[in-house]
Amino acid sequence: MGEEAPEFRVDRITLGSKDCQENAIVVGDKTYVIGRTDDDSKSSFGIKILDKLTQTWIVPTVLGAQPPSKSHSAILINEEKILVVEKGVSLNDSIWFLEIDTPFVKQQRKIKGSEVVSWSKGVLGVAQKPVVISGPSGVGKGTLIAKLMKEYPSKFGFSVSHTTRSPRVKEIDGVHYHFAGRSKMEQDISEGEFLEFAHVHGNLYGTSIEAVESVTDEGKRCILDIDVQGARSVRASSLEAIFIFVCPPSFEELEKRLRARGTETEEQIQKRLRNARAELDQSNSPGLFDHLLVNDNLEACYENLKKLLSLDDDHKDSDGCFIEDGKATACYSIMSKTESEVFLQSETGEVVKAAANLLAVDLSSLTGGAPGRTRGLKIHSINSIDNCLKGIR
Ligand SMILES: Nc1ncnc2c1ncn2[C@@H]1O[C@H](COP(=O)(O)OP(=O)(O)OP(=O)(O)O)[C@@H](O)[C@H]1O
Ligand SMILES: Nc1nc2c(ncn2[C@@H]2O[C@H](COP(=O)(O)O)[C@@H](O)[C@H]2O)c(=O)[nH]1
Repeated sequence: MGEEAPEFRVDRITLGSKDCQENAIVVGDKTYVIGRTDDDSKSSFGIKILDKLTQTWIVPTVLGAQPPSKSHSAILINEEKILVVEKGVSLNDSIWFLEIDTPFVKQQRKIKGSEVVSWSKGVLGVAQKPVVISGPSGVGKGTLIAKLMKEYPSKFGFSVSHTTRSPRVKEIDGVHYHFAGRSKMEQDISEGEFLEFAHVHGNLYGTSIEAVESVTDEGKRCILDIDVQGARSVRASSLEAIFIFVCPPSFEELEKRLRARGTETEEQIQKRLRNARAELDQSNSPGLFDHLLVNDNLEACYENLKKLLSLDDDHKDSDGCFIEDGKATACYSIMSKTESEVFLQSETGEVVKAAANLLAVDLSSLTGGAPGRTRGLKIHSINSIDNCLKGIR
């Protein structure tokens, strides 16, 4: 729905040089105005979109935690994202992205049937790809994951799913699952809080964005234990992951394990076995799973899982980001942009004389992550003003 252009205060946005200042970002037929709205108690970011074709203002649904709403500078980095650098906060907290047309935003726009944008915090460094483990109920996914977490407690973290099913004896809320009411879970899904969800064996299961992000924020590699429908949804999402399907040595052995576990009624076992056939059929879907593991002998299967995860090579994926001491606490604003980098200048620095006050954000390193965070930020100091000017020319 369009509306009259609102009263709207906007910080000045620097594009290219100090002589070329704009207070809005133009993307095709739309102009994104990123401003600060003040009410009596607090100030917050406001986003308005001017549709040039209809000359109407659109107020989009804004997803994600928003920046701390001090003053900011902003620049379009591609058709999907606007880089927003908050002033007056340390570098670690200052880099944000307003997602305007990422796959996540497109998906949310479809679900809501209206305009959506999403805040995404820039997180320094590259995280290792999450690992999605799927397979029929009773095949041993949970057993394999438990072994991995026990052997490598500081390397891996479990994505705690939400489910509407009742807890089993010994299952702890918040550890094995977040046990949730259906209406609350459905509401949270509709508000875009879930990376994926599926109806599995008669209950609703889902992975919240927070479940994955909280593991990654701890510097750990996230493990997801989800069904094949969920794996498909994650494959289609912006989360880059490794997908592993665990097969039983035979259907008879699967049934034996499921019965021996003793956690389901006969009716539920029958339902799970029926679904298992369908899941096994889908394990060969082109492009869905990267690896198939047969869980016959548990120890042998576990060793194969470790090989797949290249545990010996963990250190190779280190982020390689570089922030000098002191830079992390200084405040920066956007100075200019090239194809591959955005240059930031220290708010206190005299740019020409103090080249060390310049930083470059490497745009090619942005790998995304689950919505809410943009990972892979690499920032380095510009050691000479000439390097910076070369980039701009
Ligand atoms: N290789 C194996 N050989 C024999 N038993 C196994 C093996 N792997 C796991 N099990 C047993 O099979 C049962 C089911 O395993 P588990 O609960 O890990 O399956 P799951 O795939 O996580 O099931 P669900 O999807 O229902 O959560 C457990 O009792 C476990 O001890
Ligand atoms: N799509 C999703 N599937 C999930 C999730 N969490 C668990 N699961 C899958 O459900 C079945 C049954 O699990 P159980 O604990 O009731 O035995 C199993 O295949 C899990 O992989 C989720 O968040 N999303």
